Amino acid sequence: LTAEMIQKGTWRTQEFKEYNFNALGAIPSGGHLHPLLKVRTQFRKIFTQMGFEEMPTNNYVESSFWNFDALFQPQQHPARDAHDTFFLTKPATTTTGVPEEYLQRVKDVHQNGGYGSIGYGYSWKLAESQKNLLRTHTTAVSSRMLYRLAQDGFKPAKYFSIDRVFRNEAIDRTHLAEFHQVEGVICDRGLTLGDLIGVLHQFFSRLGLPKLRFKPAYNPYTEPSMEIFSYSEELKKYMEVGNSGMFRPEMLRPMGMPEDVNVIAWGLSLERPTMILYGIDNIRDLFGHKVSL
Ligand SMILES: COC[C@@H]1[C@H](c2ccc(C#Cc3ccccc3)cc2)[C@@H]2CN(C(=O)Nc3ccc(OC4CC4)cc3)C[C@@H](O)[C@@H](O)CN12
Repeated sequence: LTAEMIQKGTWRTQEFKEYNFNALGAIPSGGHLHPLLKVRTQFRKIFTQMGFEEMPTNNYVESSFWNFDALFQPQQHPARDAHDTFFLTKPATTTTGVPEEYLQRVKDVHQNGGYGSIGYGYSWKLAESQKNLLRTHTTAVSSRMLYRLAQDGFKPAKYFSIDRVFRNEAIDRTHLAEFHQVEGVICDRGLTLGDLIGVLHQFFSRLGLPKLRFKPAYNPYTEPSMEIFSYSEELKKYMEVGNSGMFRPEMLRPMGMPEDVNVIAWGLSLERPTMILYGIDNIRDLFGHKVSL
């Protein structure tokens, strides 16, 4: 029986079988949790079990100050160019609401150094730090949290974040202009590189990656920095699983963090582990315009 039959009245001359009221309807296919969200839950469980508190990452828009300047990333650094970063046009700038004396210490450490650093020797511009952007890393949230910790009177803290970050970069099969960054941060007196290596072993072995190797690396905001590699049994080779380091004094001291307090941190993405754990080889099957979270 079709709508056309009813409209044209042709149903009058048709033969129909008895309606079977006991027939069962088609079973609707149930929904599925998105793989990224399932792996995010896995990471949340690991961090929570390790005593970490989740940071508030619900602001995709960030000021250049917290995304770069507070992290001692110089204003002429290539990562700050529009070809790497999405800057907003409306509103293009924000008055960051950062206390004047902190702004002055950041300006001073960029220009003249301090705390054992010679600085960058350029003329730091307030206007540059006030440009709005889509955060390029959740380390921008870590810097806000560490500033608040230093100002409220330091106490040991363990924070984590898992949220979207945006890079104005060429996209390909495994890279999009945005991805989810996973970051862990530990702040305490007298932390060393050994503590960082130890906590990375703890974290990655809970991901099923007990064999780690480290390679010296560079980040503007951490010294020393290490790339993290783990041996993959199925790929029979070491693969890069993240980056890490100790936040520099040029970042922590202007915040008001006590001399003997160190901060160790590490980062990885959510997409890469998800693609490996779920055997997805094209990131667009996972995340992007075709698939919405
Ligand atoms: C621009 O893209 C950067 C992204 C992303 C990344 C890299 C570094 C950080 C960082 C940091 C950081 C450093 C110091 C202090 C604070 C944060 C965050 C994300 C991944 C980091 N990577 C990455 O996630 N790889 C990875 C992680 C886990 C994993 O587990 C599976 C269960 C088996 C497998 C793979 C490494 C590469 O994928 C790399 O090519 C891509 N990287």
